[in-house]
Amino acid sequence: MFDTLLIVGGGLIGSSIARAAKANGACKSVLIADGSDVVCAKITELGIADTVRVDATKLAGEADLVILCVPPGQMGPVAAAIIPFMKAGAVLSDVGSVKGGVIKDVTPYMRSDIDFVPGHPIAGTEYSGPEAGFATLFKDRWCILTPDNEDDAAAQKLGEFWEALGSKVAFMTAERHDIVLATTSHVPHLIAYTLVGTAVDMEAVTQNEVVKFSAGGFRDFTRIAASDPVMWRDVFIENKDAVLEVVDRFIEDLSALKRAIRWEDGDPLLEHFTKTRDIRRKIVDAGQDSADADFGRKVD
Ligand SMILES: NC(=O)c1ccc[n+]([C@@H]2O[C@H](COP(=O)([O-])OP(=O)(O)OC[C@H]3O[C@@H](n4cnc5c(N)ncnc54)[C@H](O)[C@@H]3O)[C@@H](O)[C@H]2O)c1
Ligand SMILES: O=C(O)C(=O)C[C@]1(C(=O)O)C=C[C@@H](O)C=C1
Repeated sequence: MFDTLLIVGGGLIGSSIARAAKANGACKSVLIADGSDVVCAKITELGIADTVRVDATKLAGEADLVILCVPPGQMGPVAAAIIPFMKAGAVLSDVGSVKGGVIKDVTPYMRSDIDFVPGHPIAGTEYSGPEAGFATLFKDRWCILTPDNEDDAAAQKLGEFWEALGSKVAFMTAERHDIVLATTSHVPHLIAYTLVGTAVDMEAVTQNEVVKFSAGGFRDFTRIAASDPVMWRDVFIENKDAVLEVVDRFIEDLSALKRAIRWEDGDPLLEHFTKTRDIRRKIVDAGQDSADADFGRKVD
């Protein structure tokens, strides 16, 4: 498939790709570059890469596949730095949670003898850094690829790489990806960040009481709201248009529920909650989640 893989950014996602690629024999050697020497030292200690360096430009020329696993706002600057050093015929990809913004940031630096196939594994946790990664993170999870042309050899080859890591692969346009993920991932994170902030700020409830009496539902929100601040700042800014569109609809729907509660109008509430329970059941039936809170979590 790809002989040499270079991962730039060896945190949760980058280190998980390294582990999964090695565990599944998806490439012959794995190189990791990370801008932080502390992260590089940790990756070396964990023994998950054949070569580890701070400077990605020193490794870029050796790789057949380069995957950018840095925060969304760093994709452009990292692409600008490494593309001039990449091998002709190599494939460049990324794992950014936003596609349109990342493509816009990377495209100005592209070369005609390199293929850019943007990607996004729909798998992750609220933890960051190389210690948080694990080899089975992508197993049975979707990986969405948004190339210009899904029939291109590079796009097909990258799809096979993700399948070797255990993922199911889907192709779509970047625009479609961004509105879908705004709905299923970005706005849910925004709501969690808002709700946890509101609970902590509530005058009548001290922070200790929030922690002490936290119910299961609220605890689920705190897990999401513990996600990496840098990554999520970048996600909201890079996917601004789609996020704002979904937020507008959310506010309308929230207002409708608020009105039903104010007027003690039970029917629309019942109808709404029945509809949302059906969606949860469909997700569980499709094997995308389970009642087990540890489903898809780190086990190694
Ligand atoms: N966390 C998730 O659940 C998740 C899921 C799917 C995709 N993603 C995407 O994956 C990417 C990485 O997220 P993560 O959760 O692995 O983050 P992370 O914080 O765990 O890792 C990012 C790593 O990139 C390094 N880095 C930052 N800027 C750099 C630069 N300019 N040059 C070199 N290294 C640099 C950091 O030192 C860090 O080790 C993001 O683009 C994110 O949108 C995240
Ligand atoms: O499971 C989680 O903790 C996640 O937030 C993972 C999650 C998601 O929203 O599902 C977060 C961001 C990604 O880009 C992909 C996956």
